[in-house]
Amino acid sequence: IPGPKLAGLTSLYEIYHDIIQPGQYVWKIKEMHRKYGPIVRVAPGELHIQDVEYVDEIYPGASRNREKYAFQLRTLPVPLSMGASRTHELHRKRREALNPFFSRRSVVDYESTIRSKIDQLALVFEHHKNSGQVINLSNIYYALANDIVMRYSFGHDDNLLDDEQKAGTLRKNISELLLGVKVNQHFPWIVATLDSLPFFIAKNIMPPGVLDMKAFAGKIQKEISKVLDDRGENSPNKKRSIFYELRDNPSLPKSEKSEKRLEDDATLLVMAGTESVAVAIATSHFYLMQKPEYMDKVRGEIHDIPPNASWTKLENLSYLSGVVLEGLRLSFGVSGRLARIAPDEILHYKQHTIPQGTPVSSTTVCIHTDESVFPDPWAFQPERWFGRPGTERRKYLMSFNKGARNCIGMNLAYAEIYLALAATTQFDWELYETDESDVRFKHDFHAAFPKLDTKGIRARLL
Ligand code: HEM
Repeated sequence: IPGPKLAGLTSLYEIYHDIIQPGQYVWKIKEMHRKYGPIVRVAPGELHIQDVEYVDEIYPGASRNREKYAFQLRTLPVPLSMGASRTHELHRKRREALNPFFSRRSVVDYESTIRSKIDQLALVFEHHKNSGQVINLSNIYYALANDIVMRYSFGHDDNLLDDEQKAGTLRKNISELLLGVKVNQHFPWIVATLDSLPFFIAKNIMPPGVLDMKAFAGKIQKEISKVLDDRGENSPNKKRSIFYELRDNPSLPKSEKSEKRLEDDATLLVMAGTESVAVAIATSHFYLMQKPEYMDKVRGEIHDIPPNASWTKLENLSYLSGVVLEGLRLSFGVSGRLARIAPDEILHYKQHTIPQGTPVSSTTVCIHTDESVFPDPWAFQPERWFGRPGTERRKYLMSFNKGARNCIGMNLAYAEIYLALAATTQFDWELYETDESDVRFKHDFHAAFPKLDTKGIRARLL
């Protein structure tokens, strides 16, 4: 398999491009594809394929066995969660238990709760309009998404939307945690060693992100113990919140309902359901402010339908849908390599035979910037999603990944993004000390980061 000799020999190559040059290996891989072709060896035991038509082979449906790659799982500090299940079978069992909560039907049923948070968001905007204060949209959308996923999971939220400053601190903490993801992937013993020290010593030398993760895990731990201790038949919101249902699910064995297992799933849900949703909304909103002609088009579409239209009605609006999809495409979702292993299948790519057990990955940046599918890929062009070509292009949107282990929260995320943008476009905005460099993907810390010294997307309401 082609590729630089050094990358095939030692992981130092990747370490250099991902740690010394922070989060730069995805770009290097893109360059390697230009030089060596669509399949390259990116690490001694791992291949990367840049071919939009091969994605479904790497990430097929549930009938074909795919495992996750232990090296990649180090990016998830929740080893007992569904997302971190290494084998196909274990993942299937866990996913089956959670799937019903995330169906399109379940999200539609949940829409009134999402809407109540969107109404609160509109009040926050009103408040800023009256005060003339600059608003940090990255923080506000973080708060919105966090409140919604907390309610979805536990039946209540922390009302972060009312505390922009706290939302900003939490967002910063999660970003700091992500900045350490690559170090943890290559040198897991560093965190393990720190973890083994008494806390009063470790807290002085732990990187801030790790301490914050501990605080966050402590909070989730409390939520789960509340669920496990609450045996009241009429617990409020019991029907709608996931962890009460999992606790009472008779088809799950006891080991699958242990406190630690539920904690890891809850941590994953809240983490996964916050930052990516917030970034997708903020990215679309940024481009709407930067290109007011699209803001006017979306406003016009919304003006022509009855007020407070539902998510499923909003999905029929062409410009709004184009804006949502472009925001997802250019925010790149999980930007790191999402490798899969076919443990009992030999894969074939062109003239190459890929032995069973080989991790093979793809990355959103390679697919979303492939000019054969997305011409002028860095331009925000909602029209590229229009008509038949737009419908065909949808299969190349990798934001939620593909196959049996794709994003379980996709429907919830779409509902949030559509409803939030429909509300946002009802206001008049002006960017404040923010330009494309505050949005554009520059560093991969498994999540896509723009320039490291960004202050977030800031704007004023007129
Ligand atoms: C725009 C928003 C979102 C994006 C771009 C996104 C992206 C992704 C991607 C790419 C994966 C697959 C990771 C892999 O292959 O290893 C994933 C998995 C997952 N996502 Fe999302 N996600 C979003 C929103 C959400 C929401 C709202 C939730 C929950 C409330 C959620 C929960 C999860 C979970 C639990 C998994 C693991 C699924 C499994 O292992 O079966 N995500 N997400």
